[in-house]
Amino acid sequence: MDRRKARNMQEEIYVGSRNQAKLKAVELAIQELKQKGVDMPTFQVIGVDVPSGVAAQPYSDEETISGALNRCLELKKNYPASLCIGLEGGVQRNHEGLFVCNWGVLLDEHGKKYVASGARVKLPEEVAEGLDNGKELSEMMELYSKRKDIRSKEGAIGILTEGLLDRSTMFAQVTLLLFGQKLHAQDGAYSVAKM
Ligand SMILES: O=P(O)(O)OP(=O)(O)OP(=O)(O)OC[C@H]1O[C@@H](n2cnc3c(O)ncnc32)[C@H](O)[C@@H]1O
Ligand SMILES: [Mg+2]
Repeated sequence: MDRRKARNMQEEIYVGSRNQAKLKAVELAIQELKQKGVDMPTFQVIGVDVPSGVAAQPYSDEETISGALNRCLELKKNYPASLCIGLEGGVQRNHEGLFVCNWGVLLDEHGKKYVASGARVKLPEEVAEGLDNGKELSEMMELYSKRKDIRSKEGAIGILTEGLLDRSTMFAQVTLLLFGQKLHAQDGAYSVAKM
C-alpha cells in the first residue's frame, strides 16, 4: 500500500460483537491513532455477532484468549481481506483473588495475528463467590451495583473504579496495543507521522 495515500482510503474493520462498549472502544482507539498522527485509512467499524466458541463466562486467561481468537476466525471466514478484531472478557484467579481479565486479538488483512490484554482489577469476595457458584460476572455485578446492563456500559472495571477506567476505555487500550504491535511489526501498511 502506498503510505502517502492511506488516509484517503476507506476500509471496514470488523469487530466480533454488537456490544456497544466494545464497538465504542474500537472507535475511541481509531480516534486516538488519528490524533497521534498514524497515517491509516478511514475505518468504518462494523460489529457482527459471532460465537466465541468458549463458555459464556470464561474462567482463565487461556479460555478468554481463545474466545477473542475464535471471534476473529469466524469474522475472517466472511471478511478475509479485512482487519478483524475479537474482544473477550473473563476472569482469572491468582494468589490475590479472582480478577477480571480482558483480551483482544487482531487478525490483519494478511492474516497476521496480534494479541493483547487489558487492565485487571480484583473482584469483591461476594462477586467472586457467585462466579465460583456458576453465575456470570455481568449478573453478579448487576446485583453488586444495583445497576442494569453494565456489560454494555461502564463494565465491572468501571463500577469497581468509580468510573475512573470504564470498559470502553479499557478495551480501547487493548485495541491500541493491537494496532501498536502491528505498527511495530513494520509491515508497511501504515506509518506514524510524528512520534
Ligand atoms: O456480546 P458480547 O460481545 O458477548 O459481550 P459480553 O458483554 O457478553 O462480554 P464477553 O462475552 O466478552 O464477556 C464474557 C462474560 O464475562 C462477563 N464480563 C466480562 N467483562 C465484564 C465487565 O467488564 N462487566 C460485566 N461483565 C463482564 C460477562 O458476564 C460475559 O458474559
Ligand atoms: Mg458474551
